[in-house]
Amino acid sequence: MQMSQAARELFEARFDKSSLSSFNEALKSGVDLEPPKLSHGSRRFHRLALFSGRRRLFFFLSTLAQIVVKRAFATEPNLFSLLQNYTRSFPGIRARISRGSASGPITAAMSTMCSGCGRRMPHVLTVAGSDSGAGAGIQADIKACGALGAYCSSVVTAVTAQNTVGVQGVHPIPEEFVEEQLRSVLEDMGVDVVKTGMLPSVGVVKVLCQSLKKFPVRALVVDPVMVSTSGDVLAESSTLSGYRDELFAMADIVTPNVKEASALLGGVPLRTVADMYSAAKSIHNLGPKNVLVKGGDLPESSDAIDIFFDGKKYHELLGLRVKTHNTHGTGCTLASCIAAELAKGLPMLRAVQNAKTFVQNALDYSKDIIIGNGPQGPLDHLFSLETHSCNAGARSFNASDLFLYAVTDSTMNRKWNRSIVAAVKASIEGGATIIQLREKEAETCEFVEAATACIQICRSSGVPLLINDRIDVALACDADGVHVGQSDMPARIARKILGPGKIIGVSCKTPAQAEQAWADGADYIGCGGVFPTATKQNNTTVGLDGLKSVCLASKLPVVAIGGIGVVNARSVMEIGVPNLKGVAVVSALFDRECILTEARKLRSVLTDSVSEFLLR
Ligand SMILES: Nc1ncnc2c1ncn2[C@@H]1O[C@H](COP(=O)(O)OP(=O)(O)OP(=O)(O)O)[C@@H](O)[C@H]1O
Ligand SMILES: Cc1ncc(CO)c(N)n1
Repeated sequence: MQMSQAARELFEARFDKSSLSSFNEALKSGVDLEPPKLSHGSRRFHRLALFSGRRRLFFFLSTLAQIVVKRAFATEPNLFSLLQNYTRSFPGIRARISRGSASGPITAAMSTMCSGCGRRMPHVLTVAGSDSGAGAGIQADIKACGALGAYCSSVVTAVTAQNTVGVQGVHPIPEEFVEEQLRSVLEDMGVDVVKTGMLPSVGVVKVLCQSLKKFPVRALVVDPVMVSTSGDVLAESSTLSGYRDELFAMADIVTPNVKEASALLGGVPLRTVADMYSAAKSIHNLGPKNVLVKGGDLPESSDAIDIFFDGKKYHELLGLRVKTHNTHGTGCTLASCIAAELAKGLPMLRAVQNAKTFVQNALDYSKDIIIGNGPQGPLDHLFSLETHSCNAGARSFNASDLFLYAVTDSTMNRKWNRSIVAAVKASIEGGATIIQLREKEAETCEFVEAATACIQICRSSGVPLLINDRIDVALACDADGVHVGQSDMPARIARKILGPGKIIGVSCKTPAQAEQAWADGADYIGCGGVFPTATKQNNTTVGLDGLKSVCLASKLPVVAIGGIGVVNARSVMEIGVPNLKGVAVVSALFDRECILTEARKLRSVLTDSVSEFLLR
């Protein structure tokens, strides 16, 4: 749902001196506020100034917005987070916004900014039933949103006595009390997205519709829960008419499983993927903006296929079916994750894709856990806390280490008749900020010996040293970490072997691989080959566009790799995505006569391109 015109005007009217100063305070102190969105069509405009020391560099927001578009931030709708990323990435640069007086096409509408100064979280309200077993319902929703970084408030519609065997009892909450809970939360707490689960009666559906009309939110995700995984009924059949008559028309997305889709369509059988396509279209005709028909329960399907339909285009979302009994609550989890991603500002299809990836990762991680004695266990929504809490005690990995990343190559060292140790020494002297030893042909004993010598040099200069692929060598010489490719040891296992204190990097070519690396507990990703290179023949290149889309999708810092050198490093950094932290080079340093000179040249190109971007 869109913010109403009246609400928008109210917010714009509140975009006054005091909200400006709290915005500026937030920028200064580095705390996160819900970012203001760029909105078109406003009559006012605001001036943005960037300060470097005492120097003040003025931009009009409209100009910045053009840069934003030109520099490929078109998909980054949040000017605020952009500014924060820049002010954080480049200490010494401060940003400030003040009010202008002329008319301009673009303004920072402070629509979602809270009135005080502080950190505002993406906020999902779940309106659903309680599952005493905590695999589904309210409990799953809170955990899923938490895992994805969203705050989750809850309006309980029913209390169920439920475990891994089935549902033993259902106790609906009186409609008036559901209404009271809704008012309490919606009136006060700045909800971004509402997600619905078990709505036990048509009366509750009506109460919800009325409340949402009174307190509009940015988006509504409807999971039309009818029956539990165990086959127990969770909603009166009259609820279906409530969905069809009123709630669906307000929904941004509806997410039925095949049984629910069938029930919503009067009992038409859904047996094949083709049936799911036509069900998605028929449900779309009932009023929601988007439909996701989930195929987790599709009989005889070896994949977990979901069909997404936005009214014009279909997307077949494929997932590998995880072999596990722990699938209780996957539907609630998926819908909550969609809501969390929408609350964070993602577009619908991206939100759905991310949600599906999360469910798949959670299923995979939880496939062997044993909770309860029944046939359908819960999943561990907080699996990433486990992988990431490992990192808590780690040698703190600093993403700025990725600025000039030197990757050694034994063939090149032989060609130029120098030792690994000499090569590493020269690159550090020239300004390399992290070293990776990539010695594909070296004998193990020779490799350990060289790595041990390099570690001493790196430690004395404060430069981290990673080993490519060879976890055994990294352990043997107590390196700072490893870098693994897609066909090497999976990062999740590498993390288990190496423990929390080591850095792990993963080579990724796609957003899905980047998401996996994050879920596996990696610290950074290397994305490439950006350009063709002789170092890795038959390596498909992703180009600058591919690099950009991986950076935008990655929750981890990124270093670009592949065919990068003095002549093209600037074009790489100029894609201007905040989490692109630097370039990794092989030939540009090690296939040159003087490593020291080349490293210095590269470092100065990188420094110039970053500061030029800020001055433009
Ligand atoms: N075994 C599995 N492996 C991978 N993905 C799965 C598996 N089972 C379900 N999924 C995915 O989980 C998501 C939820 O779908 P599902 O059809 O299980 O929902 P649901 O029946 O509403 O769940 P529940 O009633 O258990 O909450 C979908 O994206 C689906 O493809
Ligand atoms: C409370 C509740 N909501 C939803 C489901 C669907 O999985 C369930 N089993 N229990």
